[in-house]
Amino acid sequence: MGMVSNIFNDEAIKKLSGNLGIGHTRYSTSAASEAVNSQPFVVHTAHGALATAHNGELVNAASLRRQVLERGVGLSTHSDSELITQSLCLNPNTCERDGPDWPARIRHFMTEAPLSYSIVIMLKDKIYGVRDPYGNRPLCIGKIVPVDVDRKVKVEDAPAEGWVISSESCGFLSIGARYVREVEPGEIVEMTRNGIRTVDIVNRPDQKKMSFCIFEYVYFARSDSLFEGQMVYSVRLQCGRQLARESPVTADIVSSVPESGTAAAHGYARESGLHFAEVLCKNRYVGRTFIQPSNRLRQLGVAKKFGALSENVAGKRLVLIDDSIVRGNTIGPIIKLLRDAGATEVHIRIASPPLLYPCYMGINIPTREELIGNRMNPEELARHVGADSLAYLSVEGLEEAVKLNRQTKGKREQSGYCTACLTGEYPGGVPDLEW
Ligand SMILES: O=P(O)(O)OC[C@H]1O[C@H](OP(=O)(O)OP(=O)(O)O)[C@H](O)[C@@H]1O
Ligand SMILES: NC(=O)CC[C@H](N)C(=O)O
Ligand code: SF4
Ligand SMILES: [Mg+2]
Repeated sequence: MGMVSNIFNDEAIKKLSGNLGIGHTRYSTSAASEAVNSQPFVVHTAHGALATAHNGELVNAASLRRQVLERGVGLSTHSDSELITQSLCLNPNTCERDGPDWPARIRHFMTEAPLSYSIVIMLKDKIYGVRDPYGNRPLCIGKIVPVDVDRKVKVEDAPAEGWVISSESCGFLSIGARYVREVEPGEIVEMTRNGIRTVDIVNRPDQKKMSFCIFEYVYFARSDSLFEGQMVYSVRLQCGRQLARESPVTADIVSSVPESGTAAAHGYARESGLHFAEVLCKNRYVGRTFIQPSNRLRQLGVAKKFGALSENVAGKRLVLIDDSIVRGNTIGPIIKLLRDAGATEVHIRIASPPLLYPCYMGINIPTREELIGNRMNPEELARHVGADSLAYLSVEGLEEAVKLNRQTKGKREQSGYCTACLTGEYPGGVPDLEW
């Protein structure tokens, strides 16, 4: 439990040996935030050890759970990720001649459960990387190159000392790896000591469209990560520009709610010609508020997290940008802080549309009721949080910002996005949930 650095201290790292490994930082979506649900899940099968780590959430976890239990397998948690692990261990109905056919088992699992995941599966001597057929969760490949290779040498020309696969590319450079490409929707990639290869690509059912989570661009991903050939930061900047065009304000300065709101605030400032000034000092030892597992922890997080830079804000009419309003825990206390510090007007501009529908695919917003956008329209919300005005980016504006500079050339297919939490249009249809 806790931050990666709490767990992997020097001593713990020294104990790790071997030439392959997987890891997972868990943001709980389908079972409690407790150590028992932490990943990777490791099981010992008749064919040796198998470990899996999963980013996402299985939409049909309930029916899959029933299937696994009916086959006589006991489960020790309520995690959907344990379910993936056990599904892969089940002996298939088809005959396996020379030991287990892991790609066939993975393919079978993907057909039974097409949403939503990036998975890494580790065996004794190989790792499989799997992205769901809708491409809802991100997954990309990096190449570990010798430290003395010049940055100008193209990644395809540099020798490989190893390979990495990850939901986000932001960690690659810090371990001496270079970004290679995204894993395609439905692709199964195999990594061994001989290198990396595509084993198969599993199609989506009924010609459904690719549905990459648009909220990765809005909030989830770190801003130096790359998706679809563009940096997340640049998309957020573009969202801010679009927001300035859609909802201008007469004001003295533009500022942001750090961290994820900052790129959009710079975009808003550039487009509007208003001066950007920081007004909040963020406590660097407090992590992200939204991903805390309970509302109490989320609310406490906000109080601990920010202080006002009063000399920047006193006497100013302020446009304050955040990337999103979800449950509405963050913005109210911040407005109060800034008014106490002397702001004369506070206009809230949000660089995404209101979240109105639950997500069943990896973001922990399971009910409509908890989403403040369903309880208040922008005017009511402005009054509720003490803002002079409040406006959101439009869905079209967000989609335009995402599409403006993406590089989809040479890709198997054009991108498409999941916007279900904004529009109610779920990529696989409204899921048949039992929770
Ligand atoms: O309306 P709410 O339910 O309060 O959630 C929205 C807020 O939560 C997120 O910030 P968070 O502190 O999690 O992360 P950040 O530091 O990356 O912005 C997001 O950037 C908003 O600021
Ligand atoms: N965000 C995640 O990676 C969550 C994975 C999985 N659904 C869990 O709750 O453990
Ligand atoms: S519903 Fe929203 S958060 Fe969930 S996958 Fe779709 S875009 Fe992402
Ligand atoms: Mg934030």
